[in-house]
Amino acid sequence: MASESDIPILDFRKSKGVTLEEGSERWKEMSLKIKEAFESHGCFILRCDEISNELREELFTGLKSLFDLPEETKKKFVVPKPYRGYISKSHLIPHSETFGIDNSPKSNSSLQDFTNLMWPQGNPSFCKALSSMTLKTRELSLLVLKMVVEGLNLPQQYNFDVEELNNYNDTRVTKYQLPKDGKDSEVALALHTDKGTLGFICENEVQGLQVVSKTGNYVDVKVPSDGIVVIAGDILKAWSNGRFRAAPHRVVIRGDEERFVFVLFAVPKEGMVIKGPSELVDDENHPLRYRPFIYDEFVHYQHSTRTDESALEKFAGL
Ligand SMILES: O=C(O)CCC(=O)C(=O)O
Ligand SMILES: [Fe+2]
Repeated sequence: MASESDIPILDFRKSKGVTLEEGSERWKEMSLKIKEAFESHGCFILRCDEISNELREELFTGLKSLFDLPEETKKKFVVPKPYRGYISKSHLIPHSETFGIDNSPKSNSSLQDFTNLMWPQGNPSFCKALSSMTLKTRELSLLVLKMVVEGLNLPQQYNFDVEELNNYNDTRVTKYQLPKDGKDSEVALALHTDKGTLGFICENEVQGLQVVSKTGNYVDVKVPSDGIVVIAGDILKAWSNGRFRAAPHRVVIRGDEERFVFVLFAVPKEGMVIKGPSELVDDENHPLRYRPFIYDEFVHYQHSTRTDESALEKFAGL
């Protein structure tokens, strides 16, 4: 029997004969599984062919050399937005260094600008790997969101809504330090929920992600080498009128191998009012949980008040 510590693994691999043509029976079955995973766990593990071993290798080789660059070079990457740019040794993330890169909706030019800033002589293979990861996860994100519409049995018109929820994407790359002072393990990223719509986490086979189950237990997420973790954020939770969980998660580092991750956050269109489908609201079982709100105002609230626990409930809860 499946227990709450079994994070569902959903297999999208064409190489294993999985075909997910929009509207087909298999598409509908998978959509239901995604819905159930977001309801019970707020996350799932996705296996797919799109992110090949070669691509992962190029990406993680590039990431290692990125974080090996001199501190003065890394510090050149400044972005005047919350949680973006190069962040290192901050009180929020004392055990990791991270780059938060903003991508404009329709181009990958900011990834190119980022690579050129870090390597003025260029680093085309890294730029290609980073762009390819971003593009592929962004496509997977739209696919997952369309399946959410199907899984929740909503009219097709909501496909426009989810496109807006997936309008913009932020790429984050992080290197976690090894536990210090002889400790066996260390919390390297504190417990939080992601503030956007969806997060796609791709790691270099060094495990460390933990999610909090419905009953409040920490569960280690064991990711297969070709797996990506898909986590619902606060926006998807609000849009689904609280039917989905935004899985609280943290990172615990153990052992002697460094963890590198690539994360793509899908975030709503600027100025989008987050107001879920009326079909998901009924007075008896599912009363309206959140007032309509603007995503950017939520992020601003969260960042300026440094509220993490229950930020969504405090900001928009009814
Ligand atoms: O390293 C990970 O697995 C998680 C990263 C994460 O949760 C984040 O960047 O928001
Ligand atoms: Fe996160």
